[in-house]
Amino acid sequence: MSVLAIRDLTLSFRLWSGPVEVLHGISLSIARGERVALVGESGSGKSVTARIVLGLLQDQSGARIGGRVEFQGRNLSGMSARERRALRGRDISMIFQDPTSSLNPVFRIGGQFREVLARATPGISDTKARATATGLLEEVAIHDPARVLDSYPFQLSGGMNQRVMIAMALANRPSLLLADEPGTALDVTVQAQTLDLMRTLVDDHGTSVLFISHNLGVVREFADRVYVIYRGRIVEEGPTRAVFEHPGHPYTRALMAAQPNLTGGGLPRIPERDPSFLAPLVVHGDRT
Ligand SMILES: Nc1ncnc2c1ncn2[C@@H]1O[C@H](COP(=O)(O)OP(=O)(O)OP(=O)(O)O)[C@@H](O)[C@H]1O
Repeated sequence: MSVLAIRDLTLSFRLWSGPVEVLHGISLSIARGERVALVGESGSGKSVTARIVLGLLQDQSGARIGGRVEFQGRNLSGMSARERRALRGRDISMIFQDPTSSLNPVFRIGGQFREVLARATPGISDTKARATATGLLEEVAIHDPARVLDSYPFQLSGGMNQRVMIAMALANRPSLLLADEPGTALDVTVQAQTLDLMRTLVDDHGTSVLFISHNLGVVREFADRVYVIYRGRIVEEGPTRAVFEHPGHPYTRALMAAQPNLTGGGLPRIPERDPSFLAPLVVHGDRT
């Protein structure tokens, strides 16, 4: 059974100017322990897909969601807001581009760990939470966990906060980790270290990952399988190697041609409304 199965997902926003269709029926699945990338340029619909999987858009007025999202065989749309909230941070967690956006600036790291751990173990004692957090920080190669637990995020470097965020995201051993271009807010060396660390940890724990990125170089290093999204539609999917060696869709080829080198950098604009991008979905046969 897939950890995540998305079928025909549609999303539109009701704006004062009228409805805006954002996702046009995307389908995607992730097996246990699999690392899957969703790659596409800015505005293609990657983040909204992640927000739906996290259950964050379902209750937003003005957002209309169709299709099906199943997490471990359970339909997210059939769950109450409370049930979805319970999944977040426990069974499904997320790592963001910028660690400062998800760490709370006014609480020490130790207190924030306690809160995260309490989602899976309500009423966990301070001593137990601190011992568990210490172990988790050691796992992400932080050598002085006591100091870090007693610090506020602003007292730590960006790279250190990123490690803390990875440790927190994996604290409750979630089945699914969503990673939205982790480390892009940091320098390239730290970004590479962050990705290495994340890969090692998810491998160790058999965590499935949905990795969101516009950087094909990073995707090639990290993902087992790739979905290419263009304007709310999946235009190509397949094992990473097959997609990179034989990109079948004109949009994938354009993304590759415009690829920033592995040292990062922004993605140059892709020509607007190139009619060839309306070519049909390309699926690479081997789904292993
Ligand atoms: N709350 C909202 N109301 C209206 N439109 C929205 C809302 N959230 C997202 N959108 C639109 O949905 C589209 C997809 O946005 P999304 O953030 O998923 O893109 P993305 O692929 O993640 O881009 P980026 O790489 O820049 O984060 C965009 O056109 C965006 O303007």
